Amino acid sequence: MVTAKVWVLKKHFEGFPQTSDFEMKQEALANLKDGELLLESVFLSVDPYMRPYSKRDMKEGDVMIGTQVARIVESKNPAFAVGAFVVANRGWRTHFISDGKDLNLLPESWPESLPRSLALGTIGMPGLTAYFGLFEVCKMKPGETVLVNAAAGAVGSVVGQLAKIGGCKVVGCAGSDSKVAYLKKIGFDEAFNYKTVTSLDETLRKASPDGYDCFFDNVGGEFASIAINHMKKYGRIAVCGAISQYNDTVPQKGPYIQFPMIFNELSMKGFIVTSWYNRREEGVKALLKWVLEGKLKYHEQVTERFENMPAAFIGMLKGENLGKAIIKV
Ligand SMILES: NC(=O)C1=CN([C@@H]2O[C@H](COP(=O)(O)OP(=O)(O)OC[C@H]3O[C@@H](n4cnc5c(N)ncnc54)[C@H](OP(=O)(O)O)[C@@H]3O)[C@@H](O)[C@H]2O)C=CC1
Ligand SMILES: CCCCC/C=C\CC(=O)/C=C/C=C/C=C/[C@@H](O)CCCC(=O)O
Repeated sequence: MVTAKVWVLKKHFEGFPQTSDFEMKQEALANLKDGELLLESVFLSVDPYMRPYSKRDMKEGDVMIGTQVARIVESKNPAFAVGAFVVANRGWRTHFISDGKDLNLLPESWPESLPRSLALGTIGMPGLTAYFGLFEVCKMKPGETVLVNAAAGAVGSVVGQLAKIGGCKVVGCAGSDSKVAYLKKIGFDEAFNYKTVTSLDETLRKASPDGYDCFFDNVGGEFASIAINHMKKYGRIAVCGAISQYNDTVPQKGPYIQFPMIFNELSMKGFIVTSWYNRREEGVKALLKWVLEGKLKYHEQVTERFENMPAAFIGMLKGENLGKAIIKV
């Protein structure tokens, strides 16, 4: 019998999560029935959505939500071979049983040389968020100017590079000078540290005096309220996330945004990547191709050991990651 280690939400977060909000438990797994598979997590993801979703979807004592790349270690299901790798959405756990219906096999064309952890980042949910957010929500066109915040992160770093591949000018921001240097290295036309600029308004104007056609907003809050005033006529805003607000104990009061929305007849659309999961294969295929062609660079912030998941999650929320935050079990 296999015993899984799991991380449960011991106490709902108040402000920034604390390691004391989590508790690691052991879970004895039953023997497989016909049609079932036993899998071991090889890589696990920590993502910002877990913070707001934990409040909305979880109760104390639940296993933390999340995805993993897992390897099939035992199979009583002829459709899945031992040794194959999948993406699963089974939370913060080292082992689990599945009937195969909730598993996404990694593409057969996945080369051995490519880290399988990318299926949780650049060639996974964050990369797909960038792909569909840019092409379907922003409807980016060649020659346009794209603004993206949290640009050195899992989603933002893909947004900027896809926009360059799509023939756009790209402006990005991040919270450290080393991240800004990384943005310039991966092709951003303009990049700045939003924590150290004296005036965000002036910085946005200087980076693109004519304004922005597309704003891929990962952050929300005051940044978004200022950026919206720099949109061009008929500009489009993809409201991807609001990480500046996830850990607030008191809701922020943002400035009035209806004027630029109305006067510039802006389109502003919130979206969730899973709305395009019927086209997941198309996105994964495109992202994999660009990575293999060297057009889409990636960086992973890898934390070793399952025991360090809470620290990795908290660190990501505090901006300690460059690129996708990953735990290597
Ligand atoms: N709508 C959807 O379907 C999806 C939405 N998202 C959203 O996209 C955004 C980015 O996610 P992801 O790329 O996975 O995360 P990242 O890898 O970018 O990690 C989060 C980053 O957010 C930045 N950040 C944290 N707090 C603040 C703050 N107060 N103000 C500004 N920036 C902050 C930090 O970078 P920095 O150094 O720049 O401060 C941190 O590294 C999140 O809002 C997330 O919720 C993600 C996936 C799907
Ligand atoms: C202040 C409130 C903000 C609400 C918006 C919160 C978060 C936006 C966001 O980050 C959404 C992310 C959604 C990700 C979905 C992932 C899972 O469904 C797992 C995907 C499954 C898979 O990859 O197979």
